[in-house]
Amino acid sequence: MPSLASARYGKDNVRVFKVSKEEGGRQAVTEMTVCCLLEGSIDTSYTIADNSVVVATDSIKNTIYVKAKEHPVNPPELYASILGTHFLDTYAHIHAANVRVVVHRWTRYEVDGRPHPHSFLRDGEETRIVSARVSRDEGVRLTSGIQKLTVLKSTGSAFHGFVRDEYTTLPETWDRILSTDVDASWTWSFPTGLPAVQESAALFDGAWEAARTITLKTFAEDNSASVQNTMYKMCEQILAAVPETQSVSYALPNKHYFEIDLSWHKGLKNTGADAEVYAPQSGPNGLIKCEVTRS
Ligand SMILES: O=c1[nH]c(=O)c2[nH]c(=O)[nH]c2[nH]1
Repeated sequence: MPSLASARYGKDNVRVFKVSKEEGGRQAVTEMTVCCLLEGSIDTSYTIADNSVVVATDSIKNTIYVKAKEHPVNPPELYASILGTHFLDTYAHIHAANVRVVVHRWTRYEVDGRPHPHSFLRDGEETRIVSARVSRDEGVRLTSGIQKLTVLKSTGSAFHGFVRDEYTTLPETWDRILSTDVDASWTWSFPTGLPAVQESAALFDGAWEAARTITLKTFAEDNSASVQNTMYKMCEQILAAVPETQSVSYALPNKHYFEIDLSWHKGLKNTGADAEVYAPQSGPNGLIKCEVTRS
């Protein structure tokens, strides 16, 4: 006898753009992509075609727009918590809302040396991510993060001392290129409900800023022994810098840049200390993950 083991539904890829008109004619903009999936006493919609328990995904999309108009969309942690809480407050049979907000970059740019009041540029594919699970059992549970922050260092990275056996072909290296697309996230220990999130709203931007700065500075300055060790150092520092975080995670692809032996052409030296021209690889790539929590 089959039974519905789990179910959630909603609207994904809802693109929202908000203009905030500030004093003196200055404007600020936020572009985000929102996903909102609901859980609750909705099994009968799957099992016996009972649509009376279904808040249409079209209505969920409309709610995303209305809440963006009625409330601040910054910080995204606050907006996601407000949106998720709305569904529990409004529909007694909905027990949890899972909201994911992806914030895209629009950075104000300068004209004639001055920040322009209403013009912005897309400086990279990096996104700021927030996941809020709002449930009757556990209140608001938040995860914040950074994704698609692509970085590269042309030296200051080594990898040696690893297992050598009959499967090993990789030479040890004391100087290599290191590149990755940073996927970093951190969970918050404090919130139990929307009021706690509202009280803490000022923390979220600071934490994002600290995580981003620590990631970039450590990536640049660490004399990296491995991706594993460098990412662990990043986690330690973020936990120290933001006491309200409970855990920090990274998932880092190791985007390989291979040396090319060009000695076949007139004895050209292009390996080891002479390496200048490399072949960027699109795959396969390493993928190194970790989560560091407070003990
Ligand atoms: O930093 C690294 N960690 C590894 O686990 C690994 N494995 C590998 O082939 N290269 C690297 N680099």
